[in-house]
Amino acid sequence: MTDSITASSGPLFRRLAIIGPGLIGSSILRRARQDGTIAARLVACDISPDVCRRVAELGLADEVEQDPLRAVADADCVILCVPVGAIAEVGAHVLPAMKPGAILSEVGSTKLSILTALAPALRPDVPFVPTHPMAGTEHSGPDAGFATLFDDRWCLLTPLPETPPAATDLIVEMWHRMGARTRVMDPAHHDRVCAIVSHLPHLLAFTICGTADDLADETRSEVLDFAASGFRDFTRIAASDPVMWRDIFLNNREALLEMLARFMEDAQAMARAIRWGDEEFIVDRIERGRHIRRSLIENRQA
Ligand SMILES: NC(=O)c1ccc[n+]([C@@H]2O[C@H](COP(=O)([O-])OP(=O)(O)OC[C@H]3O[C@@H](n4cnc5c(N)ncnc54)[C@H](O)[C@@H]3O)[C@@H](O)[C@H]2O)c1
Ligand SMILES: O=C(O)C(=O)C[C@]1(C(=O)O)C=C[C@@H](O)C=C1
Repeated sequence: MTDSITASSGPLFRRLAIIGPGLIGSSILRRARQDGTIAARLVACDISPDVCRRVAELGLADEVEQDPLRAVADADCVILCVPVGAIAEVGAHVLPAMKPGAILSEVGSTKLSILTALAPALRPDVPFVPTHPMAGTEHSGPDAGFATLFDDRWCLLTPLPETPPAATDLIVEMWHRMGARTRVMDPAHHDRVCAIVSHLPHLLAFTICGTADDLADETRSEVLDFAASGFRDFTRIAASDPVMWRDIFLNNREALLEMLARFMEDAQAMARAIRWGDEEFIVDRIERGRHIRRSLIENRQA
């Protein structure tokens, strides 16, 4: 399948429909528009009339539809780019309107709960290929997207055992044309990996900002005025969209709570080392952090 994709010079899809053209969906549209080999025709659909209007103003799609059933009707690929908590509902709504052989995909930040919720609505003649581009910013909405968002980033794919390999290959090829690297993995593994590398860091950022803010209130002091770059790095992450992160936390509950428990044990160990002046332990932990940062920079991931 991959060979035949490479050999053909035409676009991968005749009609690609993006449901939810916010940060991620509008970045897909922008890249597809720029690239020219991903889709011949781009369709965008959003529940919000303001978003639809803005997508039309920005010229991000050939057609902007508010009715999802019309948006997907003749599409050969539909990508759900809505918040995690809405993916299964929107998927179940549009699936009956999709044409046989078209591919359904999504970009949600969690996988297991979406699969469970969507499973009863899946159709054997509409392959389902869940994906998760490991790229983003703290901004949302159609103005926040950009065509290079996925360059050199990972996109994780969690196809079902029954997903035809040809459908997965097509979506893999689409992400390569988006500039991303791809990895296929099991959905449970995906959720554990993302709990530690993405969901827990966001939880910590939201929490530390709240703690600092409470302290400022309690002492009526200007702690936040003196925030230098260390704290500022946390505030960038903490500026992320509340609906998106509420949905992620609640949909990856088990894995996130497991990683949080491990983190709290490790933080306790650090507290103990500080209390007892265990220099070796403290230095060892800091060196591990430095090492991770350096290897990310070497691999051009930071
Ligand atoms: N932001 C990131 O860093 C990032 C990275 C990778 C994956 N994701 C995932 O991608 C998805 C979209 O995230 P985003 O950051 O682009 O969000 P966003 O808020 O920028 O865009 C989401 C869009 O979906 C629309 N929407 C909501 N409910 C809808 C519905 N029922 N029908 C149609 N449209 C609906 C909203 O109006 C909005 O325009 C989420 O599932 C998120 O977990 C986000
Ligand atoms: O860079 C950021 O601001 C992000 O939050 C992007 C980020 C991440 O945690 O890395 C956030 C959620 C997604 O599911 C994938 C990527």
